[in-house]
Amino acid sequence: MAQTIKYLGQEEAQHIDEELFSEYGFSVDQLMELAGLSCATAITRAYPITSLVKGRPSLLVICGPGNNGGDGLVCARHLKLFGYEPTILYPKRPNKPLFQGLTTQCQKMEIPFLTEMPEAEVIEEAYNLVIDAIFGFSFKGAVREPFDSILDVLKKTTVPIASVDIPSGWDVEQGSADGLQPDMLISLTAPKKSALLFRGRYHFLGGRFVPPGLERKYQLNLPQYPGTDCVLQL
Ligand SMILES: NC(=O)C1=CN([C@@H]2O[C@H](COP(=O)(O)OP(=O)(O)OC[C@H]3O[C@@H](n4cnc5c(N)ncnc54)[C@H](O)[C@@H]3O)[C@@H](O)[C@H]2O)[C@@H](O)CC1
Ligand SMILES: [K+]
Repeated sequence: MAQTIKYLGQEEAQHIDEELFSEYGFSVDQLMELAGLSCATAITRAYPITSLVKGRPSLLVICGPGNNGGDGLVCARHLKLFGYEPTILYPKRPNKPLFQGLTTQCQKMEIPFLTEMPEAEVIEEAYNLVIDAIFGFSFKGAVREPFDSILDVLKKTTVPIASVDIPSGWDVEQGSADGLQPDMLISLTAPKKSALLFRGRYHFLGGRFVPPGLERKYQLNLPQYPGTDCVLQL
């Protein structure tokens, strides 16, 4: 009998992350590229260009200050290559070569960057989908500015939201009753406990890079990805 997939606690997700780098020899950029590609691919499955209601295949990608934001930058770059028209909001940029490089790559891909968060009505008029790459599994405590105001605007919009790894602002394990209610969640490596409270239409798993020893150690019970696919709908 196939066992059910494991939903990870916050510390467990962080331990797996550390082990991928320390024991298994991966680099952050490598896994971020695969994570971001998974997100872009999952988005093409849930929201094919032909299904979008606006005249242009416009998307707003909001990137946070950590690696979840890095996944967002990679995702935006691939979505542009897939024919979408992403625009990025990246208000807190870490002073590290990895993020500077990802930002340059997006600029060279001719993806526009906004200087401030648009009003809810502007988002509704201009974009088909918002990609939430603000916070991932290291989020803790009350949301600090400028992300507090950004999340308030997102809660007001009716444009569908696709969240990368965790709906931003949700407690990684407990979720958030009055938080964002995304239409899509792309869980990376394995879902986190809060994903049990996800009520949107599309839940995908991405990040097809887990070595068998790590999967066994944490008893992840990951489902089989079909063929060569980098995503799987849960
Ligand atoms: N091991 C994995 O599975 C992989 C994880 N990746 C991504 O990395 C993410 C985790 O990245 P990080 O550990 O960098 O952390 P996050 O991106 O989750 O967030 C950390 C950042 O948010 C800030 N922050 C935390 N709580 C806050 C609050 N209450 N208010 C305002 N700011 C707050 C921190 O200061 C830090 O800058 C995952 O969720 C996933 O998206 C991928 O890039 C690669 C593979
Ligand atoms: K997120």
